[in-house]
Amino acid sequence: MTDDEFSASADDPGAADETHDADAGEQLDGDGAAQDATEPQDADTTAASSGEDADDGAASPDGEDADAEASSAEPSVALDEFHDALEDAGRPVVTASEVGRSLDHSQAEAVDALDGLVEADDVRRVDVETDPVVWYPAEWGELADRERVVPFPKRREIVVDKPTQFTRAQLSQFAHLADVSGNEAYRYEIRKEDIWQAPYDSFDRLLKTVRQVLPERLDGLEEWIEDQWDRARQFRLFTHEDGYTVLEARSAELMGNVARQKLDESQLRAPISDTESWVAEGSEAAIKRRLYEAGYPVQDQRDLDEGDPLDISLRMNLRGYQSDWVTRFVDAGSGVLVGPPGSGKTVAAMGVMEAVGGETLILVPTRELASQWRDTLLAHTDLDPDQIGEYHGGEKTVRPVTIATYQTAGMDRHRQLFDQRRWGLIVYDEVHHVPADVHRRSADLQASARLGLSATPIREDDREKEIYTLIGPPIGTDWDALFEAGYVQEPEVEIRYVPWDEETYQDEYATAERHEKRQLAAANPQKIEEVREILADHPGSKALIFADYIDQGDALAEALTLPFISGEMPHARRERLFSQFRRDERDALIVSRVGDEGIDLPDADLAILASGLGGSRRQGSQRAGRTMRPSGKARVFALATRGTTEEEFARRQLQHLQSKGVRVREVDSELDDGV
Ligand SMILES: Nc1ncnc2c1ncn2[C@@H]1O[C@H](COP(=O)(O)OP(=O)(O)OP(=O)(O)O)[C@@H](O)[C@H]1O
Repeated sequence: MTDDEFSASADDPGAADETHDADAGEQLDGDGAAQDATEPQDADTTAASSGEDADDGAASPDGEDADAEASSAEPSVALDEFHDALEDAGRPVVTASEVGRSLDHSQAEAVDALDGLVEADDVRRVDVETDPVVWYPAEWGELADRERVVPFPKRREIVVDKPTQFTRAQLSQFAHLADVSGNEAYRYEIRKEDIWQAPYDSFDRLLKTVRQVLPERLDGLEEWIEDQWDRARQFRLFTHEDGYTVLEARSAELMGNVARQKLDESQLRAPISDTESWVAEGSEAAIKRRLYEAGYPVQDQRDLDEGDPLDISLRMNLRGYQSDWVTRFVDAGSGVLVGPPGSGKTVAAMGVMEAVGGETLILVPTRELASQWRDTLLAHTDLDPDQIGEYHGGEKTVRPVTIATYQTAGMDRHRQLFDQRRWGLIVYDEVHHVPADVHRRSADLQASARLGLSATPIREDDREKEIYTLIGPPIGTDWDALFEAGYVQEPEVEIRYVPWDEETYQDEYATAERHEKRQLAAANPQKIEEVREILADHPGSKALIFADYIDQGDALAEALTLPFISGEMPHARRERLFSQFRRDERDALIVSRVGDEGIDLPDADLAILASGLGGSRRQGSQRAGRTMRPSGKARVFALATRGTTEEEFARRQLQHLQSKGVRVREVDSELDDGV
């Protein structure tokens, strides 16, 4: 897919800014974005649009002739004039209104002229979805192999062409990937929440990363970032020496006009001073959530209950960045550890257990992961087996270290799990999966240190607020060390578009209901041949084939004579197949959703997502993550049936993966016989 296939919405950036400014008005105060030199000034935009008005209706004699002439003749802007416009803008990519301003054309004329240059194949355009199209010289698009960072400060967005994995990791510290067009232009947005949860212990360190990424100093943007950084430090909770919790505000106004307006007497017992209030016991989580919603995240600096002592020592040397994680966590008291799959979060969590030294409750999404944790704890710490309990459908033993599934922990009849022992530490593994009831129930355990583990940044809509208020912001990751240490391999991810097997399927798809469409597209039989082709192209690889629909999994299993591991398979047989896979007695398995959550298949270096693309975006990253073990170049193939909703799902889902530093390619199946 070339850039030009994108339907460009060549709306004028100025216009976009105007709408944006309207939004900005509703944004938090202090959000006014300084007028930015690199953005078309409103005045120009107005001029450009009035230019358009003049062309559209008024009988301005030269307007119509000029348009007619412009559209039929050679591009009315020569390539070197376009280069002049780039020089004026001081950037390798420009919007149509910038070209118009530089060459004294209206924005509409500039778009016509640029389209002419695109037809002459001298200029490329890239559409970053809701944003205006940006244009750049074709020879640059082909030749430049180094990344280009193009900030749009007024919109607080950054377009990066061909970003390196490290740049993407840096950007994920203070921005989030909004979309990707083609394989090249990544568009990042910087929201207030991104700054609130930027994992830095000082503003200067955050600013250092921002300045490392951006090609120039942008004062307006930096001021806005500093405003948001400060905003997340206006309130804090701390423990008074007499043992009760105090809410402190940076100023009397904030306490009076915000906290005492937003919170009621069941939360704030009584004022202590103009800037301090006595907090009602057990209302800390509610206060944090309420003030977060009001745009004021609260720093939780309360003393934590160590819980009953747990004597545990880790029999592994932590890597530098893991020790850094442990130190930062102990300083912060709680927080989320975000690191790529296979980067050593679980081992770091055992390091935290040793540092905290308190009885520990570990919450995980599946029973498999529970037994994984038990094996890992027994292998790498000095815990005795009878010090470790598991609490889920299979067994219910509570010990100084207890591993429970979210599902069981969320059940009313098992609520005693949380207060049966004085936990010093609660670990939420795959933290983005914390269900609301576990969240609510364990939110009252605010006195224990809380550690979230996640392989992907927490960006999903309201998950952010829940996890921020339950556990806290992400802990800083020393990305330099992580990448230098080479513990993160960048897998190649390829979306392979597969044609329909036969026209009959295509017709069936066309007339099917919506949910049936997804299943038909996912289970397109042509994919079986595609999987066979990919396996044949990678002899000797350890392969995981993910199939979400049982009958597709069965069809693949039959066609490829491979076992299909689904929820219906007994645990014992599942474990046996997994360990045969680990011992290299098997080099390929077909798995359904069970293979998603953290099942540690250390050396799978080939993943084929045969279906299930319609699932959550995060699922895609988990699946690809299964092959992101530090074991050479991992390959991931996502199969999507051409011309169906799967195409869209595939692209959106893998964008999520890109935000973790993975490059995605899009190709058509070689088997494509153009049904
Ligand atoms: N400090 C270390 N020394 C030796 N091996 C390590 C260390 N840290 C991690 N590993 C190994 O690297 C692999 C991945 O570690 P771990 O399971 O902690 O990663 P993870 O980030 O939790 O992975 P996932 O996100 O998939 O759960 C494991 O085999 C683990 O034993």
